[in-house]
Amino acid sequence: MREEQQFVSGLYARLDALREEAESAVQASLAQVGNGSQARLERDVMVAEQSGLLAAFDAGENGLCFGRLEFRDGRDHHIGRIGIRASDIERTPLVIDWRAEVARPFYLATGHTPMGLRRRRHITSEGRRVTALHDEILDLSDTTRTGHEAADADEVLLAALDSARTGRMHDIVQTIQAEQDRVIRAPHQGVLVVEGGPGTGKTVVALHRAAFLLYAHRELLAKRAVLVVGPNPAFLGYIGEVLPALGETGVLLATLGELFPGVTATGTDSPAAAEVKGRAEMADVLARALRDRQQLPEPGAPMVIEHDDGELVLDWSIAYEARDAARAADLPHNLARPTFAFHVIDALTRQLAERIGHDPYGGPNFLGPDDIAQLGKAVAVSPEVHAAVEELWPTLTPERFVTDFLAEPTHLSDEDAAAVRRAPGGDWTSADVPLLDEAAELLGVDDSAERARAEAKWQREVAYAQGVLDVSYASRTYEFEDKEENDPEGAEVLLAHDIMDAERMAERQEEADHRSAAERAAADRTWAFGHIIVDEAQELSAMAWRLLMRRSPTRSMTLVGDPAQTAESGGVGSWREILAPYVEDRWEYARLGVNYRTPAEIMDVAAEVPRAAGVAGFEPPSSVRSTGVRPWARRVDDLAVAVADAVAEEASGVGRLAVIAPRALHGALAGKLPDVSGPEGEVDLTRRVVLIDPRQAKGLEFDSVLVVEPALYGTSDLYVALTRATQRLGILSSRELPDALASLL
Ligand SMILES: Nc1ncnc2c1ncn2[C@@H]1O[C@H](COP(=O)(O)OP(=O)(O)OP(=O)(O)O)[C@@H](O)[C@H]1O
Repeated sequence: MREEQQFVSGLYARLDALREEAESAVQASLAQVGNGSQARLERDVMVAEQSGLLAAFDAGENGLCFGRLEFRDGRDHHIGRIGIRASDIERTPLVIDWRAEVARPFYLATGHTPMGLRRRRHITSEGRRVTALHDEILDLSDTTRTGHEAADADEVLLAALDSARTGRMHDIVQTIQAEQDRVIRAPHQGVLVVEGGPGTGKTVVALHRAAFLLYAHRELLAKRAVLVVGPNPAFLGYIGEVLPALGETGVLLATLGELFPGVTATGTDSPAAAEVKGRAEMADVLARALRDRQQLPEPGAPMVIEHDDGELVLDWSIAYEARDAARAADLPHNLARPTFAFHVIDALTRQLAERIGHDPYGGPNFLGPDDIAQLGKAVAVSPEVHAAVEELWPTLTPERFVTDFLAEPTHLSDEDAAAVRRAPGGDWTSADVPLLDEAAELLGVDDSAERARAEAKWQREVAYAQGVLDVSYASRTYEFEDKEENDPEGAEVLLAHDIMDAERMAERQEEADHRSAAERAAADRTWAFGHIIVDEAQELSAMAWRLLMRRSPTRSMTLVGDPAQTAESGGVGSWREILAPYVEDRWEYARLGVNYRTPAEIMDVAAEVPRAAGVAGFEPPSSVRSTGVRPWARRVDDLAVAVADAVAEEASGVGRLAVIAPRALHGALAGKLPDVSGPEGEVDLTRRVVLIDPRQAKGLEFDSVLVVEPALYGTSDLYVALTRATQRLGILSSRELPDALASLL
C-alpha cells in the first residue's frame, strides 16, 4: 500500500507540474505583446496545444491510476485514465492510457488465458489517497503473495455496482468486462450494432467506445467530431459527465429533436402522428407535396403582368415549358428556381419584342439584338415579374414548407392526414425534425456566394496554419504516451505535426470562431460527423434514420438498443430493415448478456412482463449479483397517500429514489411529495427523489424505484420501469395488478 501510495503521489506531482507548465505557457503566451507575425504564430500554437492538454489533466484528477500489470517477462505497467510520461530525456511512460493496446490484458486476461500476465492489480483510491488494492494471480506457478489477493475476482466490480447512485453516470474504466471491452475496441469501422437487455452496459460501453475511437483515430475525429444521440435531455444530462471524465471533449451530445439547427422541438406528437411522420414513405410524400408547389396558371386564365413597356401575359404554356426545364435540371427546388425564372423572363421578353417590333406589313421584326437585350433587362428586374415567378415557383425555407404541409397534409390517407394536421404556429416536435431535414434536402440552399467567400477565407487560414506548424515542428511534444504502430508499448512521443495537420490547425485558428469541432457541428445541418453513436436506437423512425445517415456519409456508427424496450410507435422493427437501405448487410452485430444494474430478484420479476406478453425473441440478461431483497407490491386505496408514505420509508435509506408514474397522476402525487424534482420544468436527477413518467425513465437508474399504477403501462414501458433499480423495487397500485406481477402481492 505504501509503495503504491508513493507511486501515485509521485504521479500526481507530475500531473501538477504538467498542468502548471501548460497553464503558465498559456498565460505567458497570452501576455505576449509582440505584434510581429512570428510572435503571433508562437502564441497561437501554444494556446491551441495546451488547451487540449488541460482538459485531459483535469480528467486525470480523479482515479488517475487504477491498475497495474506485472508480466511474466518482467514488464510492469501502471494503467490510468490518461497516459503520463516522466520528465527525463527518454520521457519514460509512468502510467499507460487505458486505451493503449498494452493495457488490454487488464480487461481480458483470465487464469485460462493470462496474456503473459503474472499478476493483475486493481488500485482503488479516493482523491489522491490509495484506499485499497486487489490482486489477482494469473500465473499459478507464482508463489509470491502480497496479502492483497482478492478472495473474489469480482470484488472491485461488485463494489462499484453496489455503490449508491449520484444521479450522474460514471465511467467504468476500472472494471470494464471482457465482453464489453470487445465492443469498446471493436476494429470495425462501419456500422456496429450492440444489443443487450436492460443494465447490460450498452450506454456506458458506447461512451467508452467514443473515448476509444477518439484515442485511436484522434486526428480524424478531432476534426470531424463524434455525435452521441440520446432519447431525451434528462438522459443526456445523466450521461454528460462520462466523456469529460475520460478527458474527451470533442463530442456533441444531442437528442434527435436538436439536430436541425435553428429549431427547438418543444411540442409533443400523438403516437399516431409520430408514427405517420416517421414512415419511410414520408420522404416521397414531401417530394410530391413540393412538386405541387411548382404551379402553373390555369389554362385559359393567364397571369397578366403590368410592365412599363406594355402588358405581359404569363400563360399556362410559358410556365409549363419553364417548369419542365427547371425540373429537368434535377436540382433541389430553390436551386432550380433561377432556371424557372430565366425561362419565364426569356419567354416574356420574346413576347414583348414581338409586340413592340412587329412590322404591320409582314416584314422582319424592327428590333435588333441590342434592343431585345435591353427589353430583357427591364423584364428581369421588374418586381411584378418577380412576384409572378414567386407565386408559381416560391422560394421556400424548410420551416415554411413543413408548416404549410402540416396545415394541409396532402398525399396521405384521410386518417393519416387527420393525425398529423396542425395549424401554423404550433410547436415543433422531435418527429418534425427529420421532416425539416428532408425538406432542407429537397429545397437546397443557394449558398454559392457564401461558399466562395468561405473558401477564400479558408485558404488564407490554411496557409497561415501551415506557417504555425512549420514553426512548431519538432519543438513541442504531447506529454501523453500515445498509440504508435512501431512501438507496441505506446511509448512514442507525439509531435505537433502528427496530431495536427494544417487544416485542423486552421479550423482551430479561425479567429472569430474559437468553437470546437463539436460546437461548430451543432450549428451546421450539413456537418459530416466522424462517428455517430445512437443510444436507444430501437426507438428511431425510418425518417430519423434518413437524417442520421446524412450526417454520417462514411457510415461509421455504433448503434445500441434493446428491441424489448421499444416504446415509440414509429420505431423500426429490425436492424436488418433499418440498415439495408444504407449499408445492405455490411454491418456487425454484438450482444451483451450480463445485467450489471438490476439484481436477480428484480430482474426475475421484470422478465415476466415481456414473457407474459409473448414478445418475440425475448431473452432476459442474467444479473451479475443478487441482493436478497425481494421486490414488493401493494394494492392501496389512496394512491397519493400510499406513495407519500412509501417515499418517506424509502428515502430514509441511502441514495436516490424515483417514483415512476403515468403523467396523468403527476399532479396528484406531487402535491403529497415534498421537494420532488420533475412535474414542472426540467427533471433534476441529482435530487434525492424524482418523479418521472415511464418514458422519461428510459436509460436511467436509481438506487430505489417505486412503480405506480403499472396496469396503465404498455408492455415495454413497464419492462423499462421495472428495470431501473439497482437495489430496491416497490409497486403501488389502486387497480388489479397485471398478471405478470400478481404473484408479488
Ligand atoms: N463493467 C462495468 N463496471 C461497472 N459498472 C458497470 C459496468 N457495466 C455496466 N455498469 C453499470 O451498469 C449500469 C447500467 O449500464 P447502462 O446504463 O450502460 O446499461 P444499458 O444497457 O444502457 O441499460 P438500459 O438498456 O436499461 O438503459 C450503469 O450504472 C453502469 O455504470
